[in-house]
Amino acid sequence: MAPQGIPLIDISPYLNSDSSAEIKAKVIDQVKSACSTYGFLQITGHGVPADTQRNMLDCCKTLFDLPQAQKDALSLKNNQARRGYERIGFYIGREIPPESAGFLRGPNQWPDLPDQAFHAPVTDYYEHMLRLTHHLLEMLVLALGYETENLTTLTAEPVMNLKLLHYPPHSSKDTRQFGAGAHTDFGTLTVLLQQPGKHGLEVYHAADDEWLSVPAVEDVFVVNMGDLIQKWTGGEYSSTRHRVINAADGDRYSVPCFYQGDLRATNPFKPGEVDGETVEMHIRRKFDQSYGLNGK
Ligand SMILES: O=C(O)CCC(=O)C(=O)O
Ligand SMILES: [Fe+2]
Repeated sequence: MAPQGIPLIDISPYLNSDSSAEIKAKVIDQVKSACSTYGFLQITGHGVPADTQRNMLDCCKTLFDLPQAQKDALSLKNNQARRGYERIGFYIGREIPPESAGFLRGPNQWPDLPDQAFHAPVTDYYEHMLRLTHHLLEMLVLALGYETENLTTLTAEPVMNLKLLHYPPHSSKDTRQFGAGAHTDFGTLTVLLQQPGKHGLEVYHAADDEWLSVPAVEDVFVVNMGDLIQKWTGGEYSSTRHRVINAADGDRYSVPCFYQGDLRATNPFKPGEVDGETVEMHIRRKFDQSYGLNGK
């Protein structure tokens, strides 16, 4: 049977407080099925304004257009919380003052640009991602029969990072033009914004031994499960391999948002488990295995 492609789900009936429990349950069921079968879904009706999305992508161009020396000066190597520039992208997380910094927590490195050209739109986008990821997590927890209260610790002071990505044009000698090699995302959940029309993302569907293309469509976010949620759900939700083949003409910008969650949290799908591996332990283990290789 030919693969049908990654399901496209309108989540607005879930977000709408006037919706009946029945209508919400239908959306939750669709989400559950996509996460089990593919580990990926595409969403519309997510409530993130079109302007917020466009401005975020404009910020990518603004940032990567800066002179190389200016970007190098913002290297994430200078930053304890791994925020800032490296060859494959630019990381921005929750702004935490230096005196409260810790593992993956601390100040960002902001480029020297007017507030409206970068900091303000990125912060706006970040806040929208926080709301959206929390709604998605609710659906994922409800879908497996748990209460949303289980998310209280995970969502308290979540680690969540935006990675601004720039794939240069094919004419460039830079090897990044070829995209991103096959990988799984190691955190909890990823919400991906792609520049409309700049296709290239492919998802491996083991059942058919096939790579499914996921188009880059305006106002559609791609959501995927990370290794942590796969582990937490005993594989019920799968963290699926994906890759990017930069098929687009010219530059391609995209912004994955990696939600890890509060570092102190344990498995929200196993509320009774008190001494399980925390989010921090999981991330440290993944870093030890792959630090510097895929840079996440
Ligand atoms: O650029 C994309 O569309 C996806 C990037 C990705 O999968 C990642 O950075 O983990
Ligand atoms: Fe990824």
